[in-house]
Amino acid sequence: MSTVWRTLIDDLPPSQRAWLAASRPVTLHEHTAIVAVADDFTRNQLEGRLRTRLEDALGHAFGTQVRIAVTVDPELEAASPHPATPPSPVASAAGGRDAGDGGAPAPLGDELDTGYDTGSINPSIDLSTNPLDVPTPFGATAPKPAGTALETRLNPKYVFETFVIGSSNRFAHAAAVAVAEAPGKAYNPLLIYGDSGLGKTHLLHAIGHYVRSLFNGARVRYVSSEEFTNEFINAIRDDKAAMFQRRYRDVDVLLIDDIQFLEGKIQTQEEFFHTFNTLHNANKQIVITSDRAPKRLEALEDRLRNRFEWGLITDVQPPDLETRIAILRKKAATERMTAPPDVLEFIASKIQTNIRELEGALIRVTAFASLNRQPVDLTLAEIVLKDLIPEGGEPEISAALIIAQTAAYFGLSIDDLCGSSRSRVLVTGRQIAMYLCRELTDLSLPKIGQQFGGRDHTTVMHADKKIRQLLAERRSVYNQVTELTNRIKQQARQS
Ligand SMILES: Nc1ncnc2c1ncn2[C@@H]1O[C@H](COP(=O)(O)OP(=O)(O)OP(=O)(O)O)[C@@H](O)[C@H]1O
Repeated sequence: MSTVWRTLIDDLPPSQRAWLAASRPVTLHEHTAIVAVADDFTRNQLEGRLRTRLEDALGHAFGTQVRIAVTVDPELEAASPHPATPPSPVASAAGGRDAGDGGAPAPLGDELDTGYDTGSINPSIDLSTNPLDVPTPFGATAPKPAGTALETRLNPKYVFETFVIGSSNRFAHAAAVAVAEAPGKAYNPLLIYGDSGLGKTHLLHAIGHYVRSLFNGARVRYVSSEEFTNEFINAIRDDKAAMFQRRYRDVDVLLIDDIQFLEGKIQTQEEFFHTFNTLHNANKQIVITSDRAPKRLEALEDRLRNRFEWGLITDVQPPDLETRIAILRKKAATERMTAPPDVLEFIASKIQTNIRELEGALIRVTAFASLNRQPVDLTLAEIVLKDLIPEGGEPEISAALIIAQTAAYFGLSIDDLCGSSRSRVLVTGRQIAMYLCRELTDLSLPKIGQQFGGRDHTTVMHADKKIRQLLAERRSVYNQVTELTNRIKQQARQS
């Protein structure tokens, strides 16, 4: 019970975790878990807004319905860290739990001082001033943040709370938190680079969410470089350049993903150069991701690459085994997928580089179990992963191959699959092909959309989500996806 309770608390968002840091599970009797807390105030918190979440999580962990009964134990008082008001998100998000060493989170300044070559790093950020000149969220009458999550185009799942920290990403995470807490002040620009599927986009969105939670009214915009390019081309075509410029220059934080796509695009680079200068001159924060270090972005203009070096450059590396296990544990908890520790360890040991693939494997394993009404165990995981990871390494897979194989599998033409018809078979086939592109290639969402007749990246996101869900609900879809994956991999190995 103690271990389960600890894990459960660790999985809570930092603001809620602080309330329960000094709580103590007393016993689990029948379907009731008795938990001791330091005072009435904490008990009210636990019995109020935290109850459902905790009961659900306990139910999930023990595989049965569990109710929480709270008792007050004043002896816990001394250990209780909470003040009379809820903890500030400034302190709590910076203290995300570390999967790597499992120890207490280091303060932000320590995180930044980790022996890396930090160049112009300045870890002492003055948090007492408000860099955006907008009201703080802590006042009772704080106005609503500018723009909904939809307008800022942030994925609600990509927040700091769901990001697992390990030695492979500790520095990038700390830098991301630092710029979110002091936009335009800490490091400008911040550039995060690394291979596909290592959490760069996740960190970018997390910065956006955190800025919006700290500074009401902050204008945050996320865009992939491909979309930036397309919008720019359309704006020129439609004579709407001024509108385009306003959209990207009238912001407090610009988050721009996959900058490598600007390579070779001279006019868009020119436009981005001016956007960058305008924002930087006005002390507005720019955060950039790339699949390579800037000096390896050879087809990018020197003046842009130079500017990227004005701020802080940091990389993300493939996670070590411990971090991979922690990511799977967190994913299983948030998505309510039950999988015992040995299965999580097995998956983490088999998939070593790409976190997207790691998550994909967990989804397949739990879906297979749910369809067959079997428990998730090692034997089952071995069967599913054997299909997923063939002997002799991964072949290179292209979107064209996935589209061709999916079309043939469903007896459709490639034009049908990429066209606009919305008949049922077509929509499912198309969504499966998009899901497989996401899973089996390194292509970004907009790039996948392009392969399917120029669809928007949100359509691909929707397809990905839909198929993940159907995998666990419909055997036919699970079988189709598994069989198609095998065919595609076989074909790729032969070519
Ligand atoms: N440290 C982490 N903790 C939890 N989840 C993570 C972590 N790193 C990555 N992920 C998850 O892995 C998946 C892939 O991450 P993300 O899309 O951010 O990668 P990326 O580096 O931007 O890849 P690409 O360059 O292909 O876009 C996402 O679902 C993300 O939430």
